[in-house]
Amino acid sequence: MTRAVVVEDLRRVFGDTRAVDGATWAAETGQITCVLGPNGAGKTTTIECLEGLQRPDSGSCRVLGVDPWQAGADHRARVGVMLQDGGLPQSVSAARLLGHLQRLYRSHRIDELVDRLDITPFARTPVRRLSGGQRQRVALAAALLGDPEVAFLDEPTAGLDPHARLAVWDLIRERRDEGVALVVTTHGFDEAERLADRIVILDRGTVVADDTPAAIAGGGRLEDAYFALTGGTRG
Ligand SMILES: Nc1ncnc2c1ncn2[C@@H]1O[C@H](COP(=O)(O)OP(=O)(O)OP(=O)(O)O)[C@@H](O)[C@H]1O
Repeated sequence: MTRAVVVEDLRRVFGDTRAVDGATWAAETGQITCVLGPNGAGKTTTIECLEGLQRPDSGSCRVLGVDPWQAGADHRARVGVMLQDGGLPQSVSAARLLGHLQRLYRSHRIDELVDRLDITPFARTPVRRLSGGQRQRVALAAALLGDPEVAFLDEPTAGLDPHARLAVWDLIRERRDEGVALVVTTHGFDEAERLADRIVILDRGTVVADDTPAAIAGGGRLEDAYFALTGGTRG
């Protein structure tokens, strides 16, 4: 296995806020790495550095051996990105958007993705009129359409109904089995337990755990380990 994603002593500061404060972790090809952490822990900032959308203040990011901030179009075609708010153009329909990406990537996977994510019923509706869950499904299809070697999925099942969640989990696992490195941010313990080969837990910009789900849970529940590691109080 190779390290498709490497984060080394990464720092990103906004004024007085150390959003990412010296984090080091990696994600392997053919594995699902789930990144967990409380609101404001630095997950999205880290992922956006890895996507080349933000420039680290210090430390380094490497994706497929390349610095994402410097990367060109060739590199970007090898990386799938699903942003937290969907990041989709609002006035076009899913059919038009995915058709455009299909031509761009010369992809053969559009029918499979549309079918698996049950996009057909709303394929002709403008993105701005879609429900949150429908938009999530289109954003995931867009991220996976180009057959990426690495995919960054920021809360891919947030707001999805139970059927759609299962469909998304199956798709993510299949891509893993095809050798894709998937980095998935989530707030769901069940999601992390079911999906992750490896879990990275961030808290206040630093890595407080980086191991298999079983090792982090230590024979107990992942949820309990998470609360102990992130200093939260439980209701
Ligand atoms: N552009 C910015 N300007 C100022 N502060 C920012 C900016 N982006 C992020 N931050 C701050 O950095 C910290 C980390 O934010 P980030 O979005 O990375 O957290 P997160 O772990 O993704 O949280 P969530 O679970 O809520 O999505 C937060 O305190 C946030 O307010």
